[in-house]
Amino acid sequence: MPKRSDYITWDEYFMGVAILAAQRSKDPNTQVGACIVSQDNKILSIGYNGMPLGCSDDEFAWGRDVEHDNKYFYIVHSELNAILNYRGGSLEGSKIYVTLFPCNECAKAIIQSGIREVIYWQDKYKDTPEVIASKRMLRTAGVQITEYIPTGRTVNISV
Ligand SMILES: Nc1ccn([C@H]2C[C@H](O)[C@@H](COP(=O)(O)O)O2)c(=O)n1
Ligand SMILES: [Zn+2]
Repeated sequence: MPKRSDYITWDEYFMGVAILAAQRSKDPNTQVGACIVSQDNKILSIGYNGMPLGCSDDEFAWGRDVEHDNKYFYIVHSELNAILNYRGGSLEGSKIYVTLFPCNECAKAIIQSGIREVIYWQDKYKDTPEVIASKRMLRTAGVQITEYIPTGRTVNISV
C-alpha cells in the first residue's frame, strides 16, 4: 500500500500549531499564537498572548481605550511567552512561526534569544511605528523574515 500523499507540510503543521495556540488567548480583539521550531523541525515551545502568571484573567483589564488601565500594560505577547516558556536551554538557530508580525519589543527578544527566522501570517499593524521598527531591527540583525502564504487547505479538528 502506498503512503498517504495528502499529509500537511511542515509549514502548515507549525503555523497550524500557532493558530491553535492563539485559540487559548482571552484577548477579545486579537488572538496571537507562536510556535518555536528547531532547525531539524522539532517543536521547542509554544505561546499565546495573555496575562502574566498569577495575574487573573478576570481581574486585569482586557479593554484598549481606558488610558490608565488597559490591556497593553499587562499582556505578555505570544512570541515572548513562547520564548519564556522554553525550558530546554538555547534557542540559537531556531525559527518562530507567529500568526501576527512581531512588535518591536518581541523583535528584541527574538534577536537576543538567537532565533534566526520569523515566519509570519498576518501583518495588520504593518504601518505602525512598532512594526516598522521591528522590521528594521530584524533585518539589521540578519533575522530572516518570511511571509507564510496560506495554502487554502482546511484541517478539521473535532474536540
Ligand atoms: N505580534 C504580536 C502583536 C500583538 N500581540 C498581542 C497583544 C494584544 O494582546 C493583541 C493586540 O491587540 P489589539 O491592539 O489588536 O487590540 O495581540 C501579540 O501577542 N503578538
Ligand atoms: Zn510583541
